[in-house]
Amino acid sequence: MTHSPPAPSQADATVATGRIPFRFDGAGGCVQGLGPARPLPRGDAGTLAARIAGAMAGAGPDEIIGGALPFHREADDCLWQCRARKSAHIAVTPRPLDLRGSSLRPEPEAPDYALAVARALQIMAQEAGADHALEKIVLARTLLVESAAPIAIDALMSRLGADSSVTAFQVALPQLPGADHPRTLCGATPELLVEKTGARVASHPLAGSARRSGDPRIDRQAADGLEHSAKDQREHALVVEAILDTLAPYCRQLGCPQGTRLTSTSSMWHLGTRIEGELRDPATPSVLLASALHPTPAVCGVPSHRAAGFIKVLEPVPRDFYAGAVGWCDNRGDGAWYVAIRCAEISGGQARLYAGAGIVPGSDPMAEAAETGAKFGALLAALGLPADAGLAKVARPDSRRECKESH
Ligand SMILES: C=C(O[C@H]1C=CC=C(C(=O)O)[C@@H]1O)C(=O)O
Repeated sequence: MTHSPPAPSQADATVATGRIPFRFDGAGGCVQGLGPARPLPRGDAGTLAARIAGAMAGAGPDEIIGGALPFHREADDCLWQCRARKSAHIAVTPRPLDLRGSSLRPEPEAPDYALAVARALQIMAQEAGADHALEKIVLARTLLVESAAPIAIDALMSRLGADSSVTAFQVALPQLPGADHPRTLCGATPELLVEKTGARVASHPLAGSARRSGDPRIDRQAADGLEHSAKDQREHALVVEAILDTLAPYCRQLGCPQGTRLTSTSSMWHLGTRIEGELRDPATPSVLLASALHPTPAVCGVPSHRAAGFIKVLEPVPRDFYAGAVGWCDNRGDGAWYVAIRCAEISGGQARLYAGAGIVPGSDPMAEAAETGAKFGALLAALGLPADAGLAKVARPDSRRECKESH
């Protein structure tokens, strides 16, 4: 089940007129790239610092760099340079979008995902106590939605932005060879990878999840259960430790003033820890801090390089930009980068939704399949599909069905 990322097409070197190169809209404000945008030369994480230095040296005063870093550090990123508009959060009325009637296919099926989780747990058990033993891995699955009509990105963004606890984002991606439609990564991420303003740096990692309920009593039970779950607290602590270890050399001061707390989106509870620090060098570009941190154990695992290797083997669908980082960086190095989760890659009438779950000893494979099903909810609802369509597949693993339910 090994695979390599798709090759970019030469024809796609610039964002076609009329496309938004990148846009991030959350409670903290809205940043939108204004096309036409210049693409940064594409490359992997090892060449990023040199490419960023070159781009910043040639930048106009009001230009910023924005876009997406892929999940695998050896894959090519997708960054654009252009003028941008920064504003307060833009509250827009959600526009209609209704994809009922489209087909929906889990890849892999939930039971196959659960088998991959069981395999990961077996590896952890065999290696326990050894040097570089696998302690945590985040495994993902996808849902492929196919509709006859192209998916309207602006309508989708208006719906994703309705949840004030997330940052709605879109990034124009390179078109795949032979593809008829442009590709866009769209999502509603609740997770801040790193934000840098002057010397101040912050991160807000999330790990440990429970599905929310419309019934307040069940919702409270889910939150309490998560807060007191030793497995979820362990899963979460590994992320916080990794981020503190990575940021420490960059900082003269660093800490978690509020400790670990429950946090929520409209569909999920999470454990979250806000990390705050003061940089030694306030000119450090935010995109390089994001690259240094990425991938955290919230999307990859511990040890990181081993987890990334197992992800290539255990997941049948390449992650590409899912679980990478999306964000922007201005000419002072200030900017914000988010973990690219609760997202989908959209091309024409096709949307590939991704969701992952952190696996540690003690994880239950079918519960993790259900957790990923719940994490599809925000994107499914924004697409005008039943929010629980990903969960139905956990209980009823038939390969393909029509989504005609009302909701
Ligand atoms: C990898 C995802 O979520 C991460 C972020 C929050 C909670 C997570 C968890 O509990 O497993 C994941 O680490 C995803 O949504 O695809």
